[in-house]
Amino acid sequence: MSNWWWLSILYALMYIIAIFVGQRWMRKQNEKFELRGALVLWNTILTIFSFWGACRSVPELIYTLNHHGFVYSICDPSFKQGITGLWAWLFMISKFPETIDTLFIVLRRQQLIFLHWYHHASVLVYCFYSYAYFVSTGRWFVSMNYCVHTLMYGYFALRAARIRLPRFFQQFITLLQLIQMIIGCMINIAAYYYKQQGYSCAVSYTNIEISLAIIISIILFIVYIKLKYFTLYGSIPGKPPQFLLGNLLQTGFIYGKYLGDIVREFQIKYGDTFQFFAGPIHMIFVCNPEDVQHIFTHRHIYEQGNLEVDHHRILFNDALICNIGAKYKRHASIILPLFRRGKIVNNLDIIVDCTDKLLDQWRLKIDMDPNHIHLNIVDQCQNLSLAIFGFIGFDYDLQTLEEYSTNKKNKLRLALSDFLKIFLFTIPVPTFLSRIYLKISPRYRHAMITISTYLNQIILQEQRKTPEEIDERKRTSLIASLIGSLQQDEKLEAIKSEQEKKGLSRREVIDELLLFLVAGSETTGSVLAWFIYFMSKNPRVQAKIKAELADKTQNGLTIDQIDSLIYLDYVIQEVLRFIPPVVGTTRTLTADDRLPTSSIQLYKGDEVFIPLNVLSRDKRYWKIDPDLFYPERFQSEDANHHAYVSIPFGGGHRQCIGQDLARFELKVIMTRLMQRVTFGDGGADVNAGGYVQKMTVIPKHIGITIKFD
Ligand code: HEM
Repeated sequence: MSNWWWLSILYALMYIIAIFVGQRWMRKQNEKFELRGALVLWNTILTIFSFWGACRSVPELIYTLNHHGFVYSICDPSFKQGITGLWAWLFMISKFPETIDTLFIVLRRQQLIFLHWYHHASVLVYCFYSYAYFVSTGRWFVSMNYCVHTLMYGYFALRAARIRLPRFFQQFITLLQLIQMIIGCMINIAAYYYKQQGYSCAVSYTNIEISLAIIISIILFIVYIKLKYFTLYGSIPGKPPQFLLGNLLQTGFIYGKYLGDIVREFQIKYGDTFQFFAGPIHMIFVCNPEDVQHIFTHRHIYEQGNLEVDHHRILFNDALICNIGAKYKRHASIILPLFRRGKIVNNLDIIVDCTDKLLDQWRLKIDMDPNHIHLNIVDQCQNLSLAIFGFIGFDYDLQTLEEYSTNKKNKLRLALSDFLKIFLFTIPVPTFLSRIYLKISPRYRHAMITISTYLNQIILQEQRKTPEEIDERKRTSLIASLIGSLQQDEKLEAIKSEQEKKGLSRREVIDELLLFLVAGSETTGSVLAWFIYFMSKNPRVQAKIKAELADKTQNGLTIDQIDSLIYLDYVIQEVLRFIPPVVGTTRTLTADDRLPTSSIQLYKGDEVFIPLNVLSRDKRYWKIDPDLFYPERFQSEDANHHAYVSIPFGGGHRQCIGQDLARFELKVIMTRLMQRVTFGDGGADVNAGGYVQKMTVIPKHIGITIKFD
């Protein structure tokens, strides 16, 4: 026996691999297996087996305690003989079939927690190892485990048979399992002590150490993680979270379900304020506009969310979005002035030129195939928005629009796309793990090298200009302003207090540029893609935009003409209301506070999440059905809607700094597109809408026709 106990390690490894393979396979299946009858049967068999085992081993333990005492019970391996020996052997062997309950979990597509398989695998190996050396403490472990398993499998069998038992029964079994582990620890400590005292105890130090390590790790793991991260806080309603995954698996978020739908389901079930666990991240969702207004207008209590700060910091440590207090003010004083509308409107020609370039590419395609269905609209919109941002923000040609004609993916776009995927992945993961992941991920490293190369070229191009030129352009150009703000002596600035610091370090400038690349292009590109989608589905709206354009923009395109397009403003407002590209934003409390409308008490350090997409579709706050795409609502019944139900750019002191730029850019692009083309529905198969949750929300299926007018 002692020769082959290690085979259990092999089995444990195969068991773990089989779980992951099985789960993958099940995800591809259309249906899960019900297996209720088999589950009842299986648990009943294990209950009977455990009960029988308990009947055979517990009397021996009691007899030993009565006749030989406690020390003998843990130090003498005599229980390996006779009938108790057989049941000790069966106990070890039963660790194989016990793993079958994992099979049920996988086949029934139930949630499988780490602790479940960790416990099965570690206990299996430990039991084989202990049996091989027939350790004397086994007498206690075998007896206790048979007893607890009798109750546990009995409970599982009844539950599988849909026989309801009081909730405390489940808690009672959990408690018994914990007690069993605590007694297990005490037995080991006692065995260790008696060995030290010179008793001949048939258990090795190694065995005691392994056993203690397993038991303590399980206990600590359960208690600490569960209490700290995965328990509903206070009296705020919410779905009890699962271990490690919080509400992510239960709600289908992990499988790509749109967060907007999940939040709406929670709102119906739990009301306007509820808890949500994005993995270990605990948040309080606030869906009442009065409460949201309170949050956004009390900046001394509600500061930039820790979620934004911590997770963005992993990617761009020094950028504006991650800063609060004096550092935020230093960055904001340099950056914010450049995003005011007065500075932005100078870029009209750039936006028109880039849009025309895209239109030319579409024309070439249509010349070859007039009925061509365009399936890569999202990519094209992102490319257009990135190209425009390159010129406006950096005076740099990022050449993303060339992708279409050269048929080669733009390197920067690819790198940004990887970068964003990794960013999304890290959101529900604890920051220290995310950092480790980024350190070892070749994909991330590769993306960062490409992006940094671009950013350094952008900086270099700007630095080639004379100081006079940079000085001259500082008031109108974002990149010139950033370069102009570069600290002359970084080392000197680094030792100053934050209040005394002036300008930005090179690292800070690079992080800001990266933030702008991400925040400035993906968002606008998504809105544009949604606009095209809605136009393809609403010929009436499209015709009305065109009529307004024909009326107001006959001679070229000027700022005044753009400003006079009122109906187009409603359309943009409606696109942003119907599907705000950023699903929500967060704030962290710097002091205790009570929400005025829901009367929910919040505490310092709580993280609130404001779901922008839920507010803008809440039927209570709109007179015309909010699930209807209807731009005219802003001119009629819904003209006086609550100010905080449609806030696609967030609110308060940390609202989006790029909103004027985004609105202007979108309006000019849409004007130009509507002056030249009509979008048509490519058919139900390809133009079915739906949502993909990336950093922004983009249309899942978009397939349109384009006709030049
Ligand atoms: C349609 C396009 C856009 C949408 C829907 C959008 C939406 C948002 C939202 C919801 C926030 C969070 C606000 C809050 O917490 O209250 C935000 C923040 C931010 N956005 Fe935008 N955004 C857009 C375009 C842009 C553009 C073009 C830029 C330009 C670079 C930009 C830069 C930023 C920055 C830097 C922040 C962080 C502000 C801070 O932390 O103080 N965004 N955006």
